[in-house]
This record gives sequence, structure tokens and C-alpha cells, in this order.
Amino acid sequence: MNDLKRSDFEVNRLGKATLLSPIFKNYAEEAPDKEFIDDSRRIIYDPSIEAYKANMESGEEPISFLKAGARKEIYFDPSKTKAAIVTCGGLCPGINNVIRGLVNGLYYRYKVRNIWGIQYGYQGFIPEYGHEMIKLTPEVVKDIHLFGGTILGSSRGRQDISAMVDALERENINILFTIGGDGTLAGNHVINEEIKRRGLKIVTAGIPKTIDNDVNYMTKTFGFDTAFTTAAAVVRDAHNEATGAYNGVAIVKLMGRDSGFIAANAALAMPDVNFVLVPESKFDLHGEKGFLAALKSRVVDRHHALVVVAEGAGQHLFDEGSEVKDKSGNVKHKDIGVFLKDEIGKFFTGEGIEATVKYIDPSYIIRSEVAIPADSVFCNDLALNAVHGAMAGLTDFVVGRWHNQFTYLPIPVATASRKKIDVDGSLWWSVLETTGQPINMTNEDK
Ligand SMILES: Nc1ncnc2c1ncn2[C@@H]1O[C@H](COP(=O)(O)OP(=O)(O)O)[C@@H](O)[C@H]1O
Ligand SMILES: O=P(O)(O)OC[C@H]1O[C@](O)(COP(=O)(O)O)[C@@H](O)[C@@H]1O
Ligand SMILES: [Mg+2]
Repeated sequence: MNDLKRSDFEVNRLGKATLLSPIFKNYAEEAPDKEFIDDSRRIIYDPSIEAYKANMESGEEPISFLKAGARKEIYFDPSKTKAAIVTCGGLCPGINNVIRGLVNGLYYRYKVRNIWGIQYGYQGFIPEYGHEMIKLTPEVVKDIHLFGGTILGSSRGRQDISAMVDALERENINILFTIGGDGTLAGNHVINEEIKRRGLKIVTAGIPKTIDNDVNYMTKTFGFDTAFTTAAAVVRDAHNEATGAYNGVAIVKLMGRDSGFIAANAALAMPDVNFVLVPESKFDLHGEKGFLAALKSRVVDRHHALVVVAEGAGQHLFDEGSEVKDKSGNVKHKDIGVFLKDEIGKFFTGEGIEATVKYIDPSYIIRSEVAIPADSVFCNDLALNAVHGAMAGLTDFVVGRWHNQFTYLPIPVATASRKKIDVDGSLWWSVLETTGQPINMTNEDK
């Protein structure tokens, strides 16, 4: 929990919501029992009886998240509201679905007519880049969910915060939706700080985009299900390559900068995988208990092996060199896939075993896929809830899902730390049990 307190989960609001929502007006006669959410509704962080008892004993209020959903009263007058959408960072399946959901939610549910797309991420706010804003209507976005990527374009790299807020002021934007990962959310927060400093009536809302699924306090981010579903198909094909040769070894590298969720879930979906290597579980290459010894034993026994490796795994195996960063300041990892292919090849040659090693890297194909139906539904719900929160005047918040409920979190708590696989938890134990790989592939005793 990173020592966060109950009060850290309080979402800021720009001002009191006093206008009757058009949604309420629409439903008042036909569906008077439709549920509207107020700010007293919260979703508990830990629903276990142990946590309940501990809270009863200590008298402390448990950690909980604001429940997302349509409010009866809103802050912004739809006829005078201008909204903007920006997409930043790496691609992820479902970005276009989120854009479509935001536009349709604003347009049809709240009757907001002034909706704009900012091109190429935070760059789009800086006049020097010359990226024009695009007017977004339901007509413009009607087919975009059929394509991967983002119709708005994206970018990495820091932009001047003051210049970005100047652009929001110049364009009279009231609501900014940022679709992006931890970096984008951090950017959203500092934009918000500058908005507050200037006393502007602008809210900022985040929709969490990262196929790595590494945002804290949310079970899942959009695009993740598509990513591991697509990865599972590649893993299946890699299995054919492995079994197609005597002593065949196939290695599939999947994205996952610091968290191995895609690798773990793809392997569970395609349980032919024999080894899953993730950043959260350190392994040695050599030595009696190292990965290569375990791989040899598998190949000698069954004459084929399938390895799935997350891009951030095994970084300690590289000689320390200068750290390479991308434009946003994210560390660019050394290529563990190519490294493993070479090391495995050399190892088997040294052992006098004739092996065929095939290496597959589908990373960018997975990332630019079209969202699968489950993700499409999820993207639309996230977008609609972002619209509800922003129209109600909530600000500096990100939409999440926890225990199957949509939530609003203050951005700083969502970006305070990265979500990682718990190697003592059920996901990793399922991986160990499914693959049969040794629990410990280091030469140290655990
Ligand atoms: N602390 C920060 N303050 C301002 N902008 C940031 C911050 N961290 C990241 N950004 C910007 O957010 C954008 C997206 O970040 P990036 O890390 O590339 O992708 P993601 O949002 O997917 O994590 C980039 O333009 C980056 O420079
Ligand atoms: O080639 P790029 O654009 O730097 O992207 C690579 C990174 O994108 C990711 O898929 C997602 O990262 P972000 O969430 O920061 O966009 C990482 O797994 C990967 O390291
Ligand atoms: Mg990121």
C-alpha cells in the first residue's frame, strides 16, 4: 500500500456541481429508478474479512476508492463546454475505442458539441510543432474502433508545461482527457498543478493506457486482454516451431518493461510454455540451478522446449554499460530475447547437443492490434466513466476498475508506484505449476 492513507484517495473537484445532468433529465420520466452516483459512494480496497476485522479493531476507516458513474448534478454547462482529447506514449489496443467512447459519451449523453483531438501527444499543444487540432464528432469517430493505433497520433518526450497550459487557455478548453500510461498521467498531474496555480476552470481526466498492465490500484488496464490474447496465438505457433525440430527450442519475447503480466498470462492461456522469464523473478543463466541447466534437462527429456520472456527480464545478466533512455526518460532495456537466443545456442553447442533455436519477437504487432470484444466493451465503459467524472467537475483523476466496479483515483496515487507480479501470489504460482519450471532458477538458496 506504500503507506498511503485514506485521505490520499480523495479526488479533487473544481467546484460544486449545481446543474441538473442531461442524463437525469432524459431518464427522469421514463426510468425514474436509474441509479445515479454521489461522492459518498466508495469501493473498498481490501474486501477480506481479515481487513474488516483489523479496521474494526483499530477504528480506522479502510482504504477505499470513489465510485465512478453518472452524477445527478454536473459542474459544466454542456452548451458552453469545450473538451479536448490527447493520446501519449506507446500504442496499445483500444485507444481508438476510448476516443470513440469519449466523443459519443460527451455528444450523446451530455450534448457537448465542442470536442477536439490534439495530435501527436503533448507535442500537439506546442505551436512550433504545427500539429493542428482536429474537430471530433460521432461521424468522424464512427469507424475508428475497427483500427488499431490512435487516429490522433502519439509521441514521447517532455513538453513545456506552461506552454501546454497556455494552449488550453488560448483554446478555451474546459476538459482535457489524456489517454496514456504512467508518464502521461504524471504529465496530466503537472498540467493540473499549473491550472490550479493559474486559477483556471479546467479539469483534467486520465484513461489509463498500458499493455504492460502496470498501473496500481486497478485490476486491469485496457488493451491488456487483447495483448495477451494476441501473444497467446504467437506462443501457439512458436510451440509448433519447437516441436517441429528434434531438440527444438523456441523463444518468444513479449513486451513488459518492468512487469511481466503479458508473458505470464500468455503462458497460462497457452500452457505448452515450459519457461516464463519475467522482470519480477531473477534467474541465473549458468550454474547448477540456473536457467540453462533447467532448459537442458527439459530438452534432453522431451526434445523440445518453449520459452516466453518479458522484455524487462534478466537485465542483470548484461554487462553494466551506459543506461539508454527514450525521449520520455523511460529506460530502454537491453535485448534479452536476442541475448538468450545466442546464449542458448552457445550453451547447447558447448554441451555437445545439437539443438535448433528459433527466436520470435512480435512486440509491435501485438501493440498495434485491434481491441478484442472484451477490451472494446471495457474501453467504452472507461471512456464513459471518464466523461461522467469530468462533467461533474472532478479533476486530476484517472478512471480504474477494482472488484468489477469502476472507480476514480487521484492521479498521484495511481502513479506512486508500478504494479508488478507478486512472486508469492496466485498468478505466479499458477505460472510455476503450469510450466513446471523450477521455483528458483538462481544458484542462491531462497
Ligand atoms: N513527470 C512528467 N511530467 C511531465 N510530462 C511527463 C512526465 N512523465 C512523462 N511525461 C510525458 O508524458 C508523455 C507520455 O509518457 P511516456 O512515458 O512516453 O508514455 P506512457 O504515458 O505510456 O507511460 C511523454 O510526452 C512524456 O514526456
Ligand atoms: O518502442 P517504444 O515506443 O519505446 O515502446 C516500448 C515500450 O512500450 C510499452 O509497451 C508500453 O510502454 P508505455 O506504457 O510507457 O507506453 C513497454 O512495454 C515497452 O517497453
Ligand atoms: Mg509508461
